[in-house]
Amino acid sequence: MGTSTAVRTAALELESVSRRHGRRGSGREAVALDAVSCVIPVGSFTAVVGPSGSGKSTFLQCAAGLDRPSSGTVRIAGTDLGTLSEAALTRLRRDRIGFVFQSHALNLVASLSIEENVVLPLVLAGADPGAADVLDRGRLLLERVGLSGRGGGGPATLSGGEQQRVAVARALVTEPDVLFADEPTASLDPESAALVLGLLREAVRLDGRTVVMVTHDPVAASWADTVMTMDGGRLR
Ligand SMILES: Nc1ncnc2c1ncn2[C@@H]1O[C@H](COP(=O)(O)OP(=O)(O)OP(=O)(O)O)[C@@H](O)[C@H]1O
Repeated sequence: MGTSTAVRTAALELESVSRRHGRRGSGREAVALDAVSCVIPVGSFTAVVGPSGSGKSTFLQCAAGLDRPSSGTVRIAGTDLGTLSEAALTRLRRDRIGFVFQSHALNLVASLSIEENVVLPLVLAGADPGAADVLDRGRLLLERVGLSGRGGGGPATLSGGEQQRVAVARALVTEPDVLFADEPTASLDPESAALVLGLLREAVRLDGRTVVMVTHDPVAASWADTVMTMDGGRLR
């Protein structure tokens, strides 16, 4: 196909993606996302900014396969999400996408150790949690986020900023095609926020990962290579 080069170098592509909410026949429809198209290259760090209600969360939900668009196409590393069954979409989210959410309290499983949280996506994909390569991967990532030796404790033994760093480690453990972050620093003080943003940037620079981050915060957005602004459901 003529688009093969674009597909190979794009981590994420949206083609005229719309998401409408509202009851059919009621005549009242909210257009949360209005024919949005974009190509996000492999190895880039993109911030999605815009006023409240502009469609940032809807963009992220549709792009990450957490919500199905009303129309249009979303591709992750060339795979059209619209062609996938619910089960296949769940597998794609687990194996090829990383997530960091806004609230550190929601990111980690309180009943698991920090180390177990980091390798959870691998275990959910069928890896043996006691296997040497799984344990090594968990340890390496904890070292990467500056938390060596802390893996045995529970998330409650960490500060909010440290918990978000563990969430970044977990989001990276599967070496995802795209790491999506939804206001990852909203609940953090500026120093902790800078550490988390530095880790995201490092994942792009050192490992060639692709990061798409929604944020209200211009300081957080300034860490990205590209800033996309949403307004009224459209990309400006
Ligand atoms: N389930 C829904 N039903 C109806 N309208 C919705 C629904 N979800 C979102 N919307 C509307 O779609 C628009 C975009 O919402 P969205 O949450 O994507 O914006 P946002 O930019 O992320 O806002 P914020 O920064 O406040 O989180 C808003 O007008 C919102 O009210």
